[in-house]
Amino acid sequence: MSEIIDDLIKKTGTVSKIFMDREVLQPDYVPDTLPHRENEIRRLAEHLIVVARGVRPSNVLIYGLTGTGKTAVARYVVRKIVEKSASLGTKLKDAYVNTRKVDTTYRVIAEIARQLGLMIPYTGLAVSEVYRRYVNALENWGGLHVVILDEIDYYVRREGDDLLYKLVRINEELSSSKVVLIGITNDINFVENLDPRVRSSLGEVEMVFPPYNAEQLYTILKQRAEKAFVPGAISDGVISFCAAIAAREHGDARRALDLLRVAGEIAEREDATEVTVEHVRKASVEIEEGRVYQTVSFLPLHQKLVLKEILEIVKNKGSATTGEVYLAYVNRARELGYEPLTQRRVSEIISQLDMMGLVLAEVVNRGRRGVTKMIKVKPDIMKNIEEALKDLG
Ligand SMILES: Nc1ncnc2c1ncn2[C@@H]1O[C@H](COP(=O)(O)OP(=O)(O)OP(=O)(O)O)[C@@H](O)[C@H]1O
Repeated sequence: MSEIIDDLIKKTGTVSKIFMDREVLQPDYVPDTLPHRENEIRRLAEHLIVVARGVRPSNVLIYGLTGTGKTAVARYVVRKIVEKSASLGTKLKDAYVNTRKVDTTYRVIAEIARQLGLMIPYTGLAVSEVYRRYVNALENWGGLHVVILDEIDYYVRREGDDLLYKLVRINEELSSSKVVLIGITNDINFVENLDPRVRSSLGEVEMVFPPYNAEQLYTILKQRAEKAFVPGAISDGVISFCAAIAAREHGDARRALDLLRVAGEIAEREDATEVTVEHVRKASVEIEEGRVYQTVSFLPLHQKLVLKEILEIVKNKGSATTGEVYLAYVNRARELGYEPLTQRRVSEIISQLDMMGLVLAEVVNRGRRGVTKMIKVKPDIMKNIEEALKDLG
């Protein structure tokens, strides 16, 4: 093992030929400036600035597609205002919770309370008790708590909107302190489905973030690349190639940054001194493979079973119909000792797998025999799907 490491160090050196500071390309890095979000920053700041004087503004709901800078802008503006309020002597604190990662109601409310300074055990209390302690602590403190709840659509789908309902009404229980909520979501439909009272209170102010175009992504990448790469290790042409690929796939800055980072890592692995367009192409394939693997690994059991049967049939005869998939799925589920889902549910699962880009389901009319779906799997992702389904046997 140590020879392998020695050999690698000898080959690549301890100083990277490609990266000067790779942290700058990590997803949680927050840059000092956020180009092309000046309007959104100004609007949010203008709305929130009253908190620096201790006045509670209305709650805000931010939505827009993934990687459009929602989290970065919200955290940036709140951080700046908290810094400002310290010099003005206003009592202001903030909390940030990604409710996709911090997943249960207990953990979300405990995390908010902890960021106010409370000690909350990781388990063992009732949710209502944690909530009560949070309210008491707020009351004793007498300030403004700005709470950013990120990816709330994931949370609400899993846990319902009880906690949001409580939080949007929390100010009715408080006299000396106030809470301001900033909710963030990728899913516009989710907003439509919220309890109307939660929606009207959380979305007192709504902001929509548009996707970036190729030119905007270029500026964002260029700004990061200047800090991240050794001078001369990446050209403007390669950066604009990354921007063009990411813009084609709905203008997601996270995806564009990932592409740049992974391209740099591939160049480094190949012991190159410069990142090329070819490295970006390879990075794009590597990221897609990783995405497929991750998506499949996290599917619930029955979705995995359905996907497995689709794969088997497609491998044998090129495509599968809904009926064939259902029969094969029922047999497999019974064989493994599970109660099979209904045909309707399996059809829904097939549509979901299609939406996730794991299968291609095309409706075909078979004349008197009615319509069915012709399901295929893109050959370049088959191997990854199979790999991720290995635990099914
Ligand atoms: N205008 C910008 N300038 C510089 N970096 C940006 C900009 N917009 C986004 N980014 C970067 O892109 C990445 C994704 O941004 P962010 O997390 O804010 O997106 P998001 O809209 O919240 O996405 P999601 O909904 O998937 O969380 C982050 O690394 C962020 O720093």
